[in-house]
Parts: sequence; structure tokens; C-alpha cells
Amino acid sequence: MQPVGRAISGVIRPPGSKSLTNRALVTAALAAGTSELTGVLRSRDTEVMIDSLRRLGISIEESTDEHRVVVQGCGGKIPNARADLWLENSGTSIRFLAAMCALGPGNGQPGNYRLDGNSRMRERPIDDLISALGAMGCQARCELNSGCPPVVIESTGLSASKVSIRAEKSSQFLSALLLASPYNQKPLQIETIGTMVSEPYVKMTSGVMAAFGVSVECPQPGTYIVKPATYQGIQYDIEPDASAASYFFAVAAITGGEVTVDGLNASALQGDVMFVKALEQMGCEVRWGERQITVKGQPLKGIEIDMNAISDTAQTLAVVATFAQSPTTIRNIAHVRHKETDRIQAVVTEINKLGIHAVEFEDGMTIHPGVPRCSESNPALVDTYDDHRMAMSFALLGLVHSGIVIDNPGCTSKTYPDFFADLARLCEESSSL
Ligand SMILES: O=C(O)C1=C[C@@H](OP(=O)(O)O)[C@@H](O)[C@H](O)C1
Ligand SMILES: C=C(OP(=O)(O)O)C(=O)O
Repeated sequence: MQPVGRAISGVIRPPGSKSLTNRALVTAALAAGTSELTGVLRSRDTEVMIDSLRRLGISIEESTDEHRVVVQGCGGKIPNARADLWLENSGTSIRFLAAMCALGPGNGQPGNYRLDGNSRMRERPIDDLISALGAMGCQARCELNSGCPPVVIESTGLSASKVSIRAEKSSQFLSALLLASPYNQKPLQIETIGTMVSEPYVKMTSGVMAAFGVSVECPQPGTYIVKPATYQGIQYDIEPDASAASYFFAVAAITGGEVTVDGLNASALQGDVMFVKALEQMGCEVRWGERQITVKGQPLKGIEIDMNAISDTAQTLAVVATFAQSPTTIRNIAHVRHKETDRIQAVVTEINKLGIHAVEFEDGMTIHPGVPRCSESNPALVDTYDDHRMAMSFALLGLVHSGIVIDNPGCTSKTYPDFFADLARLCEESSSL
């Protein structure tokens, strides 16, 4: 990375949301009729989803605009009775597809599906979802009895009136059940046990379901009711990715510039748009427009913040916190230890390696302000742990400080293959303003 040495200002539109793309692909695949999805994210996490849906027999046509796909829905009956699916390290894909596979082929014959991923995926929990699917009438198991993938699902369909699910390690378990639930043969009441994490993603799930014509009732917190229904194929446009937007808002915050992210606003389905509130608390100026959000950097002060709801942006905030005038404490994010890597440990290790001080505790971290001990002649290699968000957030340090080298920058391909090109373009365009 080469430091830019000035305030960065400009406008950027990140690619489509990973979370919305993978939800829309599943609902479109389960719908009756054809759906046209636009603004689709093309990245490893969405490629493994598209490839797996095709293996299940769903037709997905691509067009000259790679961000537009046309999906022929199966009406809730999975065309192929057997499939072996590879989900790499995509949490949304493996969890949403496990629930989808539990619907089976819908012809009275059992479907048989195996879902697996890379070595890190084999360490990421899925047992709370597998137990719930088992309780709904299918044979679902973790093949290695590890509580993690690979998973095997044998099912003739789901028929339950009530099920409980734990979403303490990941909200994706509940989202997965909700996405499949219209094709459960009875009205289904889902109860969450324990404290749910990443709550805005569940609202996002019901938002996408509503767009495809199915409503989720929530009579009280932790209870969800879905009646038998069929998603209807539609034209659906996907918002730009709000988690990806956090890196560009952070550029404004740490360089004292002004960055506008196009395509997002306060009514976005993605909870991560609220990252800008954290920057506001640190002293930045935030302007919410009808179709864009702008952050203007100002001198930063450290804050105490609960990031449970927006934990994909915790690494971004941790890096921004190194530029503040006082320490920042991020709390209530123990669940990020189950993501692409143990993100609390990874962030604290890398910040300390750079000679800045960070302290890890069970459900969070404290970041002290500081300047990395590296220079052009004495560079520091930042390990990224095959975590796209480590690469994208630590790249911010390299915009300001000399000698920051990001190891394996290609790992951003999980959700944002063009991240470094887009960041460079924002910086270049800023210099010509
Ligand atoms: O449902 C989703 O689209 C997601 C939910 C979150 O996971 P957890 O619920 O595991 O925190 C988030 O970290 C992930 O990137 C996407
Ligand atoms: C945690 C993430 O992804 P997933 O759980 O979908 O693999 C992420 O994108 O930060």
C-alpha cells in the first residue's frame, strides 16, 4: 500500500450486498415463476451459491450484464434429488442451502444432499440449525459429529407446527429456517432460545421474503410465524453492500476527507448502514440523503460501543480507532470468533504486531490510538487469516502510514474482488478534484 498523504474525498458505489444477493437467489430459486435479479454481487460467496443452486437443478441464466441473473424458480420442490455442494467458506450459503435442501424434491421420495466447505468452514458451527431441521422431520446430521460441516440432509420435506432454534452463535440459523419455512406443510411457529446475535439480518430476511410475497409475523420478540405460502418470482434490485461501504466511510474518517456512498440510505435493508452512527459518535459529520450517505472526517475521539448488531464492521472501526485521540472499546461481539477467522484475536494480534496497543477480552477489544512501527524501508506484513475483512480494514492503515503490506490481498474475493481497484480509483479521483 502507498500512503496518499492527503484528505480523500469522492463518491463511490460498492458492489451489491452479499447478504441480499444470497437471500434473493434462494427465494428466487424457491419461487413459482421467473425472477430477474439486478445489482447481483459477483464474488466467491455468491458464486458458490449460484453453482450449488444449479447443482440442485435450478436454472440460473446470466446475461451480458454480469450483475443481472434470471432465475427459474422451482416452486419449493427441489428438482434434483441428490447433490454434493461445495460452499467454500460462505456461511450464508451453507446455512441457507442446508434449510433449502431439507425441503426435499417434494414428490414423496427422499432427497439426499451433502454440503461441505473448506477447512475453516469445517470449524464454523452449524449444529443449532441441524438440530432444528431434525426436529422438523428430516434426517440432518453433521457427518463428523463436530457440530460443523460437512452436513448430510435426507428429507422428504418439512412438516412441523413449532420449532425452537438457538441463534446465539449466528443469526444465519434463524434466517435459514425462515427462508425455507413457507414450504413447511403447516403454519410454523419458530421460537428463539437464548440471546440472538446480529439481529438486523433477521429483519433483512423478512424484508426479502416480503418482497417475494411472503410475510413473517413477529407477535413478540423471539417468536416468528410463517404460514404455508409460495414465493412469487419478481424483478428484484439489490442494494450496494453496506459492510463494504464501511471501508469507504472509514477513508473519510481517517484522512479528514468527505466520502459519499451512492445507493444506500436510512431505509436500507442492511443494518450495517448504521456503522456511520459509530463514526458520528467518534466525531465525524454524517449526512443521510435519499439515495446516498456522506461521511465527513473530523478529529476522532475514542468511544465505547456495543457492535453486536453490526459486527461485520467491527474490524473497520478497530482500525479507525487507532487514529482517535483516546481508546475505543468494542463490546458484545463474541460471535465474531466463529467467522472467517477468530476476528477479535486476529485484529488484536495484528494491531499489537504493528506496535500499536490493543487488548482482547472475551467478547470484545480495546484499541489504543497509535502509529504503526513501520516505514517504507522497514515494512510490516499484516496477516489476513484468509479473512476478506482483515484485508479490507487493515488496508486503511496503508492509506495513511508508510510500509503497510497486506498479505494475500486476493482474499477480498470472498465478497469484494475489486476492492483494491475501487479504493485506488477513489484516491485517484480525489486527487483530481
Ligand atoms: O445473514 C447474513 O447475511 C449475515 C449475518 C451475519 O452473520 P452472523 O449472524 O453469523 O453474525 C454476518 O456476519 C454475515 O456476514 C452475513
Ligand atoms: C461473516 C461473514 O460471512 P459469512 O458468515 O457469510 O461467511 C462476512 O462476510 O463477514
